[in-house]
Amino acid sequence: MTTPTAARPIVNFITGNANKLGEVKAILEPAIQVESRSLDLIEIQGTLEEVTLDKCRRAADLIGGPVLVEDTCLCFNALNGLPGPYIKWFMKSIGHAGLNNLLAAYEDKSARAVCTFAYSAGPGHEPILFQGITEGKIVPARGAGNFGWDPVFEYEGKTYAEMDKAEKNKISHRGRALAKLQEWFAKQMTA
Ligand SMILES: O=P(O)(O)OP(=O)(O)OP(=O)(O)OC[C@H]1O[C@@H](n2cnc3c(O)ncnc32)[C@H](O)[C@@H]1O
Ligand SMILES: [Mg+2]
Repeated sequence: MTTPTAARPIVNFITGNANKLGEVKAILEPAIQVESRSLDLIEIQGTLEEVTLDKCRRAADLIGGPVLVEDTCLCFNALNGLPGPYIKWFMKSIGHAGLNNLLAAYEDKSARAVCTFAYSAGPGHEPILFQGITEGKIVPARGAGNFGWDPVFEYEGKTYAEMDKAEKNKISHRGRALAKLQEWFAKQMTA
């Protein structure tokens, strides 16, 4: 594990989600080398920032070094931001059709996908947050994607699942958050 001052930064991305890891690698490499530990960390209840900060501190303590973590929220505007950080459990229990049904009583189907990365230089170091948001809407499932709620999140006429990976990464919540992270790492290198 190397700190961002090394010639080629290395991040240790702690996640239990192989699809996330695939996208993070596709976006950051080769400029930033991505290593990973597959850990499903405990997530507290709270705002997305609180959830991600806590997850990052836990990961840093567990690994004993620099870590990157990420938390993804899917927020329905008609529901004041819910399911938000609890989207994983909603997806597991009610699936794509259930997510659509949650909005059946509302005309407003708009939703925002929010990705929050947290980077910590190690135990005791306060994490830094990088957030990306993509505004879209919830639609009946379309597309062949096998990543979470990709088939029901539509952005400019296409669901995430109907886009190829490069297309999704260019406009996605994750791509936007990682653009900020890349900028921060680039600044560290020249500091
Ligand atoms: O170990 P971590 O990194 O926490 O991985 P996770 O799968 O538990 O992920 P989250 O806690 O962030 O929960 C987010 C949920 O949203 C799903 N998800 C995350 N990013 C997504 C994306 O870009 N497209 C579709 N679904 C996504 C993911 O599969 C989860 O069900
Ligand atoms: Mg999780």
